[in-house]
Amino acid sequence: MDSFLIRTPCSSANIGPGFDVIGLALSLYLELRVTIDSSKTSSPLPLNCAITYEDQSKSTEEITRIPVETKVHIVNPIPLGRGLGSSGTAVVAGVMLGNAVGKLGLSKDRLLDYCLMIERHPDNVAASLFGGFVGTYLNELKPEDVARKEIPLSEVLPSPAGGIDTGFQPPEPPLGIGHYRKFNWAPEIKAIAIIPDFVVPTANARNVLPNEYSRADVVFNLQRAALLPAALGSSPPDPDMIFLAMQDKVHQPYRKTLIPGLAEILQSMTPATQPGLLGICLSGAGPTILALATDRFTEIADRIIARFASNNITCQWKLLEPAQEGTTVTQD
Ligand SMILES: Nc1ncnc2c1ncn2[C@@H]1O[C@H](COP(=O)(O)OP(=O)(O)O)[C@@H](O)[C@H]1O
Ligand SMILES: N[C@@H](CCOP(=O)(O)O)C(=O)O
Repeated sequence: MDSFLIRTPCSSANIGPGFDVIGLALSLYLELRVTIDSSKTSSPLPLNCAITYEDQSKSTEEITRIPVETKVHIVNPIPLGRGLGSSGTAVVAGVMLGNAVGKLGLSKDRLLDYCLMIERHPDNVAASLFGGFVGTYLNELKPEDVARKEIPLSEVLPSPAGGIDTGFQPPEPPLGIGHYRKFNWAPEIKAIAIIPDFVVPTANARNVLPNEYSRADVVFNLQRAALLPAALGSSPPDPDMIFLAMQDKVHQPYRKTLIPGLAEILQSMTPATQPGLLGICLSGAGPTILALATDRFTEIADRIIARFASNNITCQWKLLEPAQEGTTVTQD
């Protein structure tokens, strides 16, 4: 009997100006406890498809058998559709599961490409996969990859492009689509997640964004995004610099239509008016609010919860820390 645990942290993407670029893995974990009865591994794969994989020398081999007695017990404390990256976390954990059960031996760098076939932006999946505070980017696809019909170029694959009985073969992603770089994180900085009791599907929160931006708004965000890694990586933290570096004009102003009270919440608190606070932003696509702080966590959370309450919205809140390790697979 082989037994192992896959543990994937949730994420808070964007951190203000870093739309689709910056992500932070946080200490709330999706856990997959996997048990494989190796004595029953000889049955054919029950899917009408073959999985191909690359080994270190880039050769490919067909896998036609997987262990039939594979049990996966899932524990998921990450709230769905709240901007804490539940979908990205599930994608990362699923890809890690396939890699482990199929003994594919793919590196995390290559697994990021697979994650990007489903979650098209790299900020949340890279954070959940690699851990910590990350900056990410995508290579532009080659024309031949853009032309590949089986690669979902929509925002999120709307439904499985096939199914168990359709002969669907999972597409093999182009090599090296997504990349990341880890930034320092000042140890004094904690993350308060204020999680409203309603769902904003990420796809909806992307649909409200404009297709074009003014030069002034783009420059505004670039200036702050360039400052953000230094601001959050410097110890002791400088509240004024962090607050400024977390301002955004690319996604938050448009998402206020989906999140009652968002504009007031983001404007109502500053380091000058709220001791302990460093900065405040929408977590991912929302509706969760992420407040970064060094202390007075309950006071900060209570003020934001009171703002939501005036719009008849209840919330829960959690004090989280960066999850530096990212996804781990350990023997159980
Ligand atoms: N552990 C999970 N297992 C299966 N599906 C999940 C899981 N976590 C999230 N999802 C899917 O992802 C959706 C939420 O994704 P999304 O709208 O991107 O919000 P977010 O990623 O911010 O939580 C859920 O409605 C569900 O369909
Ligand atoms: N950059 C994306 C991040 C979405 O994150 P999620 O946690 O809401 O899935 C966006 O802002 O749309």
